[in-house]
Amino acid sequence: MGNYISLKPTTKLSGIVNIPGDKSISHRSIMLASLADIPVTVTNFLHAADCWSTVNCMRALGVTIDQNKEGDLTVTGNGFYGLNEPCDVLDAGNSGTTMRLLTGLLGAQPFFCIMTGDASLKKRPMGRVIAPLTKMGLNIIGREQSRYAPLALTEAEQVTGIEYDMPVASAQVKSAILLAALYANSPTVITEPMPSRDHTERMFETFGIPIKRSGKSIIIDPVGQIWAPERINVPGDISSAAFWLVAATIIPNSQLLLVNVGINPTRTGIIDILKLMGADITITNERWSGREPVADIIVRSANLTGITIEPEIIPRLVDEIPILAVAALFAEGQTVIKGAEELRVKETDRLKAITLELNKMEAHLVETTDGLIINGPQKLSFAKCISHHDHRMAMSLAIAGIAAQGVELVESDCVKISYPDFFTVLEKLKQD
Ligand SMILES: O=C(O)C1=C[C@@H](OP(=O)(O)O)[C@@H](O)[C@H](O)C1
Ligand SMILES: C=C(OP(=O)(O)O)C(=O)O
Repeated sequence: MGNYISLKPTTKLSGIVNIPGDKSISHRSIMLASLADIPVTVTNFLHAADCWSTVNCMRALGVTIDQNKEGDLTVTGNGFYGLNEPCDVLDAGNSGTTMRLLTGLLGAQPFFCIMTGDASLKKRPMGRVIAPLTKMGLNIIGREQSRYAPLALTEAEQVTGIEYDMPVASAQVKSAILLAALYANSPTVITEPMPSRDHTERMFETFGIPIKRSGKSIIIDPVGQIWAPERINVPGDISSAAFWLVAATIIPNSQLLLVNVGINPTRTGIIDILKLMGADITITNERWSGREPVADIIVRSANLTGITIEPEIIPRLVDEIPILAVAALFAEGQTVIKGAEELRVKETDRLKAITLELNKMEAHLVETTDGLIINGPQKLSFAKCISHHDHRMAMSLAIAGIAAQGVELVESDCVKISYPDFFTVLEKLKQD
């Protein structure tokens, strides 16, 4: 497959999209199931490169993970203390979630291991997990004074609980601490500045691990054992659905039914903001997938108005900002995104990259230190854009292109990180 794609503009999108499994929940289901003493079958697992990085790391730790012909994974671990020292370096690929969560889990194990990742992951900050985990007694060192991967983890003499006030709202940091806290000798209290996605907490409860919540704090007691379910069903990923929510909104005469979308309130910032901008989004058929709420969503084209997005909501839509920037280009009036500096330490600096690439389409985005300013509506032209090897960039640029004058997208195959079928689905939904 060539690593670029040429997309023509489209006049209308319509159809039904089955939203692929949630990336965050897929990672967590494999990690927790790996600690069980019964086989756990994970259904609707996200078959994408990031989640396979987690599967391959867990396999290297002695966990058996088999796939049936429906694509379900059965995870057979060796119990709560059953992970084995890996024979080789663990490779987290492009996945920040794999590396940060496993640093917490594996740092608490009685063995040595090394974790690395691709060029992008080796540039992402790891000090944010190493700092609290070191306070817990874990021995972790990394490149450049323990700021970056590769990371080397050696056996901790003792894992102790901590009280930790998180300097940034990050579900990955919170989850790394929570995983290490399972193996500690005393309780851990984590306080978040703003609520980040709570899939780890919900998944812990699914595995019989009690979590207490008190205001902005989470309290967890060490456990010696977990009670695994036989089956976990992963809901669809709202971060993947976000591309269709925006596409159907900005492309006239469109209507899409998005089936099986996770609507955990720590993730639905994109729906709240699009609705405030004037989007026509209807949530139907609300139901539960384990402890995660799920719904089907109908989205129809609508005229959008610019909005100010305040820092408080950013953790609830952190991965959706590139596609929100595209929506803002089609909105009437000014959109201001504030408090989004975390985007600078994702797969690429997403504030810089989205500004650079959309401006190649003759858009005019203004990059600020912590966000973006976009005056809409703007007329975009055809351009050759680059994804910066960032899956969310690639999908956002693709939607901008089909809604405007087309795009030639270089390094498009990075969509395999979170949504391998993205371009196939896109072609099916186009109605011209
Ligand atoms: O915990 C998770 O699964 C994730 C948390 C977020 O990162 P941070 O924890 O760095 O905010 C998000 O951007 C990432 O895509 C997935
Ligand atoms: C930032 C992302 O993921 P990760 O941190 O797991 O690489 C993402 O999926 O947008």
